[in-house]
Amino acid sequence: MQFITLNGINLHFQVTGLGDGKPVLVFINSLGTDFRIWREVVAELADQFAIVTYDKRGHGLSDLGEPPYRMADHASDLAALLDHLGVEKAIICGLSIGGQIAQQLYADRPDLISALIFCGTAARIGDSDFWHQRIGNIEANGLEAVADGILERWFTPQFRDPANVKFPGYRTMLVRQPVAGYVGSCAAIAAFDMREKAGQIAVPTLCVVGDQDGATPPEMVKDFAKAIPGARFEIVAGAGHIPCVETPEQLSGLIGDFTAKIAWEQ
Ligand SMILES: O=C(O)CC1=CCC(=O)O1
Repeated sequence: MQFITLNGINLHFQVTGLGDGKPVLVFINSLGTDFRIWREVVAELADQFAIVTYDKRGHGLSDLGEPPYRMADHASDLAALLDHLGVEKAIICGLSIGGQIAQQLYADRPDLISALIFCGTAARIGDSDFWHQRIGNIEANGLEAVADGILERWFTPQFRDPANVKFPGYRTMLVRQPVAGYVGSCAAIAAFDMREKAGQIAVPTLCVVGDQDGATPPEMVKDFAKAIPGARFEIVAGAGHIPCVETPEQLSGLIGDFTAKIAWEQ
């Protein structure tokens, strides 16, 4: 477990295998989660990659900074972390808002990126009204009030079975995020629209989505993939919005297969 202050924010991060000469893979977490969502994927891929995970500002053990955030704030934190670690190029994998942070990083610091993996994300998710309603509701009533609806989009009914001990654990992860950090990131999503720029992505790209994703449904992610030249599109069976938790072996397999073709370029 490591911490570093960058951009005036104390960031919580973890690295494995850096300096071993392996290609670097970076994971960016989604709204209302911290980097532990990648734990099983990291375990699957640690032999092949040096891996960086971190808690974006306002989430997990990273500082709040000054919400509301812009997507550029999130991307700047990641760029500063990679610069600090001496990572010159990496495969960037982002889930949901994490995928939007990856898009912003590609716009701002393309030198850092050799390939992109977009998981349950798009150039635009919802509209401004949708996000500002969510912000108002959470500011008034807290994350507890919206948690069950969010979890229905995150996970399949099978995962939400009361007998599955992981489910209440991830519910706890969601409701313990700081409200100001959560809604600060909602504001970044509300303002984010890269639809005009998706066609300019010029690195190998994989778009992947759970077949039961209730937040960014397969059709939305497929349309995003179509807008990116040469992007590969894959659907993971048996997963909602967070395949890294629900189907880590499948997701890791897709990442391994995709990166096998491009890792040598780094
Ligand atoms: O929380 C949700 O509803 C799903 C989601 C949208 C953006 C993100 O990062 O997660």
